[in-house]
Amino acid sequence: MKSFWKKRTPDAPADRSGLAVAYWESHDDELLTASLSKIARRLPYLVMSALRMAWEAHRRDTIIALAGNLVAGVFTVYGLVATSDVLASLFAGGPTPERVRAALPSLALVAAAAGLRGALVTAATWAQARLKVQVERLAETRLFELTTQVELTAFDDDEFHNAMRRARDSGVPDAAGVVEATVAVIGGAVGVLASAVALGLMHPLLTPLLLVTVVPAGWAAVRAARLQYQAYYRLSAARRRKFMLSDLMAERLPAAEVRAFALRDFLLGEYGNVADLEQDVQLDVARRRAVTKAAGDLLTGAATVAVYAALAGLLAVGVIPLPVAGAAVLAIRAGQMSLAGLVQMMNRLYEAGLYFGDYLSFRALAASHVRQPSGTEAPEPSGRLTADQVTFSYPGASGPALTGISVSVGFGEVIALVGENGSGKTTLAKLLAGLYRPDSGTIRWDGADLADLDTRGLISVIAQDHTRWPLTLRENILMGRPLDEERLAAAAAAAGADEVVAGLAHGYDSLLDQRFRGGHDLSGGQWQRIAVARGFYRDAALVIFDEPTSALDARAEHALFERIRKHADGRSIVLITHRLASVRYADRIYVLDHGRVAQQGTHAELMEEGGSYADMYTLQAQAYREAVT
Ligand SMILES: Nc1ncnc2c1ncn2[C@@H]1O[C@H](COP(=O)(O)OP(=O)(O)OP(=O)(O)O)[C@@H](O)[C@H]1O
Repeated sequence: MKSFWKKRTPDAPADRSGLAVAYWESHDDELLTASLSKIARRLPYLVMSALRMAWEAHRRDTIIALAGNLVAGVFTVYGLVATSDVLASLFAGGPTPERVRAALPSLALVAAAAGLRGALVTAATWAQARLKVQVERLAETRLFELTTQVELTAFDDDEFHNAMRRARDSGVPDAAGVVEATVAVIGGAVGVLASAVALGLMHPLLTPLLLVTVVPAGWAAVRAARLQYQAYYRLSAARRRKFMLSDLMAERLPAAEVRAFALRDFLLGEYGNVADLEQDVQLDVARRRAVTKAAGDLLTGAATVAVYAALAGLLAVGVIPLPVAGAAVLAIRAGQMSLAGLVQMMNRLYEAGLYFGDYLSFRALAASHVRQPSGTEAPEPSGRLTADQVTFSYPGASGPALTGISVSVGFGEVIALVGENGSGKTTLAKLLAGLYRPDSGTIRWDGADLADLDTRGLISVIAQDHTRWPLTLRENILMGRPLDEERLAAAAAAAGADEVVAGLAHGYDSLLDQRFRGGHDLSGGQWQRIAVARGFYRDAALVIFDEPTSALDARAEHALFERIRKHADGRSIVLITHRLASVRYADRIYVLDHGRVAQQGTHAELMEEGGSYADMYTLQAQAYREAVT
């Protein structure tokens, strides 16, 4: 089998396909080369973070889980020492019935210790199970609290997506995993300590012998966990691409185009490439883990033989008496079992810690993308929203999408942004809405910097690529706002969505998702009417319409532009459209070209000035006249 582990660089061809390394094969090597000790040093921080989460999720369950395991360990020592007493009584001289009778009190203590230990372990296990569910929920909630707040630019960054995928898929479940493993490690460590203490009490030389058996198993477990994690880390981007391809092949929305464009073979081929890579890596890991485990088992076996040989030697030279040797064998067995459990749990802790580390890193990354609102309320809109010399580049883009843009919209005004595809209209609209922040220049609302204002509810955006929310029609318009029947009816009527409502058997209660029972789908234009109604329902001072009529029929388009023309009930409007006949009545028109304002003025001024606006307008008008005649 080919090894995936040799480093591939973007210039080196991938040996599997002969193609250059695809974007979904690339990865950040930093973590993969991090030393074991470096990762181990991070464990205490991870454990503390997980325990803090457990504490936050449910204090009582955290206490029961931790204390239950600790106290159970104490009873284990007690049981082992009492066992030694039982054996000492049984191996003592005298008639057998007397020896058995003498052993009975110690035997009763052994039984009591075992019973109490069992009860404690049961209580701790139950608490752990409850804790798992609660920690997982808390971890997920904290994650979504951040992902719904981060600046939009974060979603333009591939590393952000990789980190989010890792945090969501493995980080969240492993937050609970770290808590679980920490509790189990504490329990296991107490068990091992119990055996070590019991052995130490029998003879000081016996304790180091027990510890000799842990080293090989521990090494093998940690190495195996690291191999698995490295594979997982390397496959982050590939796995995202696989999810994306499986959605394309198995989801309803792209199903029609997959058939219409005969994309089946292409998609299956792409899927095969990613699946091949994933399979190669996973098979390679499976082989390496098996080899590691075999080596660990072999060394553990050798260490165990050495321990028993040493014990026999101590017995032979009379350093320890026979009853103590018998109890020591039991304690070593118990210790080894605890050790095996401890190693397994350390391994689990290490493994879960790696993924939980990703979760914490992602939270830190996401938090760094959260803009802290200053809490300053936006002033009553009496003045202007002004962009002054605004420049903006998307992350990783080769050049700016906007350069030195200055535009303004006054209260109750309608301004229009026009220009060719890719000229920067949508980008500018997103900056005006406060969704992106300019790299340089300022956007001010009545003189205050938009970046410092809490503009929630003041700006409404009807996006070009609006979301088709899988909710009821009413919820699609309200989007979390309190219900005001009158306003709902007015918004729906303004957008022509009332006709959509009237056409559905369940009206506003219709579920707009055909993947669920009783769900409906709408036409593109009907969806657009709902999106526009959503924009009208929010009583925002500034409404941005980004191509609101691209899917509307002629009558609906005319009606909407008429409403916008009447200044949409005193709101300020930023209108983006390619239908130039509809922007004739705008108070000001900005013509964008390659991210700059090429022209500005009223329709009449721009027509008189000549240039690209006049050319585009004339072209459209001419095409329409030709079509009519
Ligand atoms: N998320 C993004 N990341 C990187 N570049 C982007 C992103 N969105 C847009 N761009 C680029 O920014 C430039 C301006 O795009 P924008 O969407 O603002 O144009 P537009 O004028 O609205 O175009 P259209 O008329 O096609 O809607 C284009 O070159 C586009 O490729």
